[in-house]
Amino acid sequence: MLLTIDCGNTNTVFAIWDGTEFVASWRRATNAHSTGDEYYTWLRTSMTLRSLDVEITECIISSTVPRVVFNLRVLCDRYYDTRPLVVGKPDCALPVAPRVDAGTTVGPDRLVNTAAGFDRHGGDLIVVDFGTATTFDVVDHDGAYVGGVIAPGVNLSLEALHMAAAALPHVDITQPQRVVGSNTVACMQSGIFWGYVGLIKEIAARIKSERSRPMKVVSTGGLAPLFQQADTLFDVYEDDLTMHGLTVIHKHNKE
Ligand SMILES: Nc1ncnc2c1ncn2[C@@H]1O[C@H](COP(=O)(O)OP(=O)(O)O)[C@@H](O)[C@H]1O
Ligand SMILES: CC(C)(COP(=O)(O)O)[C@@H](O)C(=O)NCCC(=O)O
Ligand SMILES: [K+]
Repeated sequence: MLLTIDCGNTNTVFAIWDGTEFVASWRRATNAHSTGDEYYTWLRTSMTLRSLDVEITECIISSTVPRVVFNLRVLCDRYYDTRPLVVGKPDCALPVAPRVDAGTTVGPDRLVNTAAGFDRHGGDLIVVDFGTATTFDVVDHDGAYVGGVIAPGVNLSLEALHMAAAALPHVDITQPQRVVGSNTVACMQSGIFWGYVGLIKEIAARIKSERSRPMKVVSTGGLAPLFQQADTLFDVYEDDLTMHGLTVIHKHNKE
């Protein structure tokens, strides 16, 4: 079975793919200090808790945090006796090569989302991923990643307000009932929520107009549905997009 690992700046998701479907997935905080031994013990326990007894024979990793990759490689090598594919490394082929400025390193998560989006929807896509940062990945008609937009993540924006201003508390994101907040928390939630709705609309519209063609907007990441309920911002929401992309890239490398 294939172990897929998607490491973001905040969380790392591990999932097991049996060739047809994901049989389980687990999420933990990203920590560059976690060792291969720790990952293995935690995964073993997590599998036992679900009465899962599967043999992991292959592994693919996407990591936006380069330092984490070393310990994930140790996990694969020491405990599963397999050399992982690492997205973005020269020995991991992509279905379609990105077209960006020479010398640019594209976030592996964006390459994975591109492969997943193209596999499911074909080309001319905008993939919006709500993570630590909110990324817009533009996928050309032939499936190539051609660039996009990086905006501060929703929680990062809320945290920045709290960190920088002594009188602003830590608040969670939610859709405020009204735009005009009548207390501090409501004001902050309004700024982030409605500001974000505007950001998504404006960026998607400008990408479409810059490229002079209709494009499908695909969203992923836990916060996408919250924004979609306020306005029609996306054509489709796919919770498992990044994990699907890892299976697409793995398959491409095995063919
Ligand atoms: N369903 C959700 N509801 C609220 N917050 C969420 C949800 N899913 C993720 N988050 C938050 O969004 C932020 C980004 O998380 P995540 O998507 O795991 O980022 P990354 O992929 O960059 O590690 C984190 O602060 C996380 O706690
Ligand atoms: C933009 C990102 C920080 C998003 O990471 P995430 O929110 O998933 O943790 C990541 O894709 C990245 O480090 N990119 C490198 C620069 C680029 O993609 O152009
Ligand atoms: K992201």
